[in-house]
Amino acid sequence: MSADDQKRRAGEAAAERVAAGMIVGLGTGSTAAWFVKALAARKLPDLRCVPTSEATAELARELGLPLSTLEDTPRIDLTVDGADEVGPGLALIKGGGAALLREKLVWEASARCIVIADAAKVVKTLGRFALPIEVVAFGHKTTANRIADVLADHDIAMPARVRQAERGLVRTDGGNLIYDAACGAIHDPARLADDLKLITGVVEHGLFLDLADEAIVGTDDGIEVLTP
Ligand SMILES: O=C(CO)[C@H](O)[C@H](O)COP(=O)(O)O
Repeated sequence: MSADDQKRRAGEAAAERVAAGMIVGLGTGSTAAWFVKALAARKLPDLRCVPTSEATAELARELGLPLSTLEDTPRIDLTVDGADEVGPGLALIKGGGAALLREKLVWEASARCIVIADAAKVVKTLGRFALPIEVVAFGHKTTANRIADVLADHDIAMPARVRQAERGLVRTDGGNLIYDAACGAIHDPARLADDLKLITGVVEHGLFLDLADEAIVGTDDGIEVLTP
């Protein structure tokens, strides 16, 4: 079974957790897209959906899901989103799709958060996937130097690299840049999260700690449900 089939299974199982009338946060990425499609197919009445990116908003609109914003619906019942890594205690790395800031805002406004993933995303130690860090464009090279200092303090020798696309630097929906930090292994995610947040110019990082209530992992046999 392919990773995409596993993502579909996880997304479809998560869509079953949604009830009529809920305010639902819609994640970003290929796994979250399976959730959005499965949710739309259920045609539940009176949903309001808060997308975490322009890409997800477009997909949800095409599928006829009623959209709202965090401004209009600041309290969300349930958010379902993908992840790049799912570690012990459901500590996550997110932001591979460059939507980490909006994602974290929506997750933190949610009464419940479910992360959905294929089996390969589950790891014993976070850090194999490069950690995305969202940085304001103004003075970003200076900010990158300060990020490198913090990483070195965490025994991570490799400086973070700015994310490039074919036509230049990747810009987030908010117009910021993404730096990816190839950490290898993150031994103290909470301390790294705190240290990165203290850097002026860092808008947000992709460590999602103590936010996921449940993980639904698609496997070759079905799904596996993990709790923190
Ligand atoms: O955090 C994210 C976007 O910012 C995604 O949820 C994450 O990158 C996983 O993506 P995919 O489901 O395509 O593997």
